[in-house]
Amino acid sequence: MTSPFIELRRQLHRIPEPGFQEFKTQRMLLDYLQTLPQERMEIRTWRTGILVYIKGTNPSKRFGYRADMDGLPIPEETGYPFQSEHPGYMHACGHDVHMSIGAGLVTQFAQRPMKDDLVVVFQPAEEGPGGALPMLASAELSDWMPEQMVGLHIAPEYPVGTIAVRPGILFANTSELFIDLKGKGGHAAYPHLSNDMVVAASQLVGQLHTIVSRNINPLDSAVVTIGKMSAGTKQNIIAENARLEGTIRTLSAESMQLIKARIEGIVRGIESSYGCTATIDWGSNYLQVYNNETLTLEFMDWLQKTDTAPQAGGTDGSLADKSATGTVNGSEPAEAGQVQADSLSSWSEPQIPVRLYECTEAMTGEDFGYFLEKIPGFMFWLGAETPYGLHHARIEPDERAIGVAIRTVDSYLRWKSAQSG
Ligand SMILES: CC(=O)N[C@@H](CCC[C@H](N)C(=O)O)C(=O)O
Repeated sequence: MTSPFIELRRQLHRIPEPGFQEFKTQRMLLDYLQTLPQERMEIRTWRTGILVYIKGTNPSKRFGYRADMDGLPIPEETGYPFQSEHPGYMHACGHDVHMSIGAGLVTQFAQRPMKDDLVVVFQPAEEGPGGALPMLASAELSDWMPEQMVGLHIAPEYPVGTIAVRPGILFANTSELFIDLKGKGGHAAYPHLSNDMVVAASQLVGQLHTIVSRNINPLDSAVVTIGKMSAGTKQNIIAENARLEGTIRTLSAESMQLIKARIEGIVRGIESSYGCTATIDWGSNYLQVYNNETLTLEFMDWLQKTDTAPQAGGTDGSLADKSATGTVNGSEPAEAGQVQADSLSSWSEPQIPVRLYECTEAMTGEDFGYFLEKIPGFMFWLGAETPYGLHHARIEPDERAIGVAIRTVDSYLRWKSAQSG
């Protein structure tokens, strides 16, 4: 029997929608939530997002879990029988998986509430322009604000069962980048009478890629990517306009400031050397995802201690013995065993051992960082082993990760709630 949450994931996968246009997605989730026991549940919507409050049996604390909802403008090539029904759009960053995990957690706690309260947040527009910040400022969330937040993101590079996390910075600061160039169009046969923005844009791309290699300390990390470049209208017309769309990633505010200053200087140089005009739009920017050190180390320690499998190598089981550090594609995650068997689910899914892996920072962005700026908590990578990575048209996350995540977060929150006195 397929897990109900794998089935839900597949239905959500069919209807990927852009940020703040997740109308069908919101409807599908609300329809599902209505099938659950309602006595302890209260539901609010905020734009295309959903907030679900589940009352505890004797609450003294309020926990929160967040799932993002939006899809990406990528024509799907998975060949899934349940592939996207929205041409040019797909769930290529695992948000369908994140939402089904969120629905699974609502189900678990609606059916068997813990002592404390839980707010499950289905947040729109993570891929842009960013739903976290306005949602945090919303009236709908204000009186439901959690005291601790948990989030996760699928990780195609890790085996299923891997929980990869670190205290401190997990994801980078981000800024979008949009540059428009304007020259003078004309006939392809008379370039001397025009000002060709294909050439200016091509030079600009090359110069932008000197910033990280020449201006950033080699011991620091930063990324400048131009993901989309458009110019011109036809092969025998000189392009009057060009547009570059990209993104910047840094591990510090100082590096972000430096990179933006260098981009400004290079763009002004292109203006003067090509006699064109240029505008820069920095778009939306996300705060780094900064995992609360105390809570994260406690989570990592808990994950170790819930192991029921025999400890590898007879170590004392301390974190240092079993956590592995290394690059994202580095050594195998430390073998840690299995999270407490989940008596809650009636699924036929096999119990998959959970392995803790202490990872390095990643240059991905996540507006979950704004949740963690206000509310202590953490985000972790969820192993979903798939040959194709995030934002690829053929990404197929391993669906067994859904059950692993529901069991792990369910068990962790119940444990944490029992600690809250
Ligand atoms: C996990 C992930 O892929 N997040 C996105 C966040 C996008 C932020 C913003 N729209 C930008 O492009 O900078 C990522 O691209 O890392």
